[in-house]
Amino acid sequence: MRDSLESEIPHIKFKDVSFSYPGEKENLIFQCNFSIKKPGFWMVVGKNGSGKSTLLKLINGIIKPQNGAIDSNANVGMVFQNPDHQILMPNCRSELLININQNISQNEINKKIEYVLDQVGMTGFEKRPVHTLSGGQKQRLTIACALISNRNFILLDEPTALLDQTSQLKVLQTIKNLTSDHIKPLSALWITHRYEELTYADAVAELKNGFLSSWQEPSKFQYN
Ligand SMILES: Nc1ncnc2c1ncn2[C@@H]1O[C@H](COP(=O)(O)OP(=O)(O)OP(=O)(O)O)[C@@H](O)[C@H]1O
Repeated sequence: MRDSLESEIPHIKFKDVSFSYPGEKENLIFQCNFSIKKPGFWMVVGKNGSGKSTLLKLINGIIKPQNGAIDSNANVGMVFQNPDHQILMPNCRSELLININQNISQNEINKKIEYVLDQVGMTGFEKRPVHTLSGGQKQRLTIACALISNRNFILLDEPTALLDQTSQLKVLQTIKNLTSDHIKPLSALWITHRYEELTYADAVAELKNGFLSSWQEPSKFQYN
C-alpha cells in the first residue's frame, strides 16, 4: 500500500522566481531562491500579506512566475485553513472516494480508505457524517484526502488557524508522524503564524520582502 502512495522522492526548486499580481508595480515574490530536496516537515512564517499563500500557489501551479523557474516533480496536495471550504461530501467515505483519482478495484479502494484513515488517526471513522466531526477531525480528513489522491507533497496554509489547542496539537502530530515515517516519509510545507508550532518543524524559513530566508533548525530560528 505504501508503495502505491508514492514512488519517488519529491523535490521543489525555486530559481530567481519573481511574481507580481496583475496591476501591481512591485514584485510580491522577488528573485526568490530555495529548494526542498527531501521529505520532512518544512515550515514558513511571515507577516500578514508577505506572500505566503502566493508562494503556495506558485508551488502548486495555480499561478505562474513572471521571471525565474520553478522545478518540481512533486505531486502536491493542498490543505486549506478552513476544512469547510474544502470538504464537499456528507461523510468521510464519500469525501475520500471523490479524491481517489485511480481506476482501482473495490477491494483496493476499501484498503486505501482504511490505510489513510489510520494514517491520520481516524480509524473507524469511515461512515461518520462530516457534520459530526470536530474541527481537528475535519482538518485530518482533508489530509487523508490528500494522501488518498496519491499526493507525496502536502501544502498546508495555516491549517490550525481555526482550531482549538487540542485539535491544533493533533493535526501537528499527524503531520509530524507522516513526515517522520521511517519507510515512506511525506513532504509537508506548512504556513504558520503561530510561533509555538515551529518546534514541530524539521526546518523553518521566513518569507520577507519577497524572499525566503535560508532553512534553519527551529531551535536556531529567529523571527524578525
Ligand atoms: N488574486 C490577487 N490579486 C491581487 N492581489 C492579490 C491576490 N491575491 C493576493 N493578493 C495580495 O497579495 C498580497 C499577499 O497575499 P498573500 O495571501 O499571499 O499573503 P499572506 O502572507 O498569505 O497573508 P496572510 O498572512 O494575511 O494570510 C496581499 O497584499 C494580497 O492582497
